[in-house]
Amino acid sequence: MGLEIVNQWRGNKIWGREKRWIDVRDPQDNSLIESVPAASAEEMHQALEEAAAGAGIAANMAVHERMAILHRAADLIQERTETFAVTIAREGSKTIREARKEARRCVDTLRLSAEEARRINGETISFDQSPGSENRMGYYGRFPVGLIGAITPFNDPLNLVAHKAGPAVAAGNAILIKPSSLTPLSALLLAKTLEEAGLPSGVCTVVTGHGSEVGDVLVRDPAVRMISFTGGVEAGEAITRKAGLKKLSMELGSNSPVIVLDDADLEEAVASTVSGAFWAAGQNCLGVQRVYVQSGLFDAFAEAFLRRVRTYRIGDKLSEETDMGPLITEGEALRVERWVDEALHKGARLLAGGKRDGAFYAPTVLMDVPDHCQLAREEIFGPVVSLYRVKDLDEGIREANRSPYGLQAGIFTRDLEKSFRMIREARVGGVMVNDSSDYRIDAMPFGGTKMSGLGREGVRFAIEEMTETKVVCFRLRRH
Ligand SMILES: NC(=O)c1ccc[n+]([C@@H]2O[C@H](COP(=O)([O-])OP(=O)(O)OC[C@H]3O[C@@H](n4cnc5c(N)ncnc54)[C@H](O)[C@@H]3O)[C@@H](O)[C@H]2O)c1
Ligand SMILES: O=C[C@H](O)CS(=O)(=O)O
Repeated sequence: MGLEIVNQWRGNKIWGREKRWIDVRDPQDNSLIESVPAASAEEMHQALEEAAAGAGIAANMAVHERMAILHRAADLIQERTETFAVTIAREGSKTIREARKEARRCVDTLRLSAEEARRINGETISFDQSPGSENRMGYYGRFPVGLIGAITPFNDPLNLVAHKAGPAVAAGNAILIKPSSLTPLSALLLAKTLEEAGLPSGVCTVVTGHGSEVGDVLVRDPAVRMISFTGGVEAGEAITRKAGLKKLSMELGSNSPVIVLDDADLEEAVASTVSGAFWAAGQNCLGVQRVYVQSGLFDAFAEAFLRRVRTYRIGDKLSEETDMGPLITEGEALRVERWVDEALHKGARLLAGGKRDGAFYAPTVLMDVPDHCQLAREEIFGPVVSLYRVKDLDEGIREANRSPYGLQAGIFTRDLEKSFRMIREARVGGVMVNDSSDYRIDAMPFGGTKMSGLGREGVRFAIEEMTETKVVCFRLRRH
């Protein structure tokens, strides 16, 4: 896919002046894929004006029209899975196999959005609950908020955009999307496909540009009634401060924990935590970053874990053989290297990896990571996992909760009572029992506590956030 997507695409308003462009480069060799407009603040204002008009169009679309467009777009993406997968893989860090899975999930997300469009209902209300109100009846319903501003991250450049565009369209909203300037092509392709599926111009607009510049305009504009942000905590907090009185959906970071108890299925726990740690080179908000293994199983777990990590093939993202690609930039790989070096300098032990080659960073396993280093406190967002030995579930839960984040957690055990203790006591948005923290389906409620965010995505739950409740009461005339 070349420049043609940028030049030929009119319907969804690709905004940008002739001379300002953002080069989209393949992180594994820094080759130029194509350039997209770097919209100015003024161009974002223009786009917002048109998108505000699109909100009126969207609100008047019948449910069956929204459903048909979403299903048609899902059909088109399904037919073009390889095109979408190659786009995801080339502009981002995913291997082609990981990218195909994301493209297939995007199809599911759009189909779920189509189905949920018919379920945006309310309830009748018995107003005659007090004397004098016998002649009243009514109901409440859910109505579109209007224009939604969406800002999305680099790591799932297609499906996380679909998790905003799909529910927004299903609920009768217009949406203006500012994708990551590192991976904007998948968002452009998605919006183009929605237009090809029949979505009227102005209902889904993509504006490419730098977050701190055009994102600011988007966040502050009073015509935007909701900000749906997915990204890091720092940007999320900045947006929250600037947004003013708007609905906010914040899907932020985490440093997800998994607890493995003595009675766990060892092979299952190892396979799941290795995959959860190194999927997308660890650039996954749900990625397994901390594994707390009960002491009776620790040595066997660590040995099996390292044996599996050593089988990982790092290399060309587009090769079917590759298990893990690069980080999104060499700068990110250098940051990960610095964090690992800090931990080692402060007493951590290196069990595997710890080597960087350009934007590639080997799958890395540490233990004895001290509390007073960034790797222990922050979100690494890279292929680094820390193993910890714990005495029992009490210590595991205590340590898992000792984080400013709370997105999802995992626990491996055969003991139902211990599973329910984890479910009750883990301060997260989701607990995966006998699965790692990174398990997600697109229909489930998704979001975090503490610094991991506000609100929930997952199609039906995003629609709840993207609609307002309106109550109607009829005062019946006496005859
Ligand atoms: N919870 C989730 O669902 C989820 C999913 C994916 C990624 N993430 C998080 O996203 C982060 C990685 O993605 P990233 O590096 O693209 O995040 P990021 O915060 O650097 O950027 C995310 C988006 O925000 C924009 N942006 C940055 N600063 C902004 C500002 N001041 N105002 C407006 N927009 C701004 C960027 O241009 C980009 O489009 C990680 O922290 C990861 O955990 C969370
Ligand atoms: O990076 C965070 C994503 O939301 C996780 S998933 O790809 O949606 O499972």
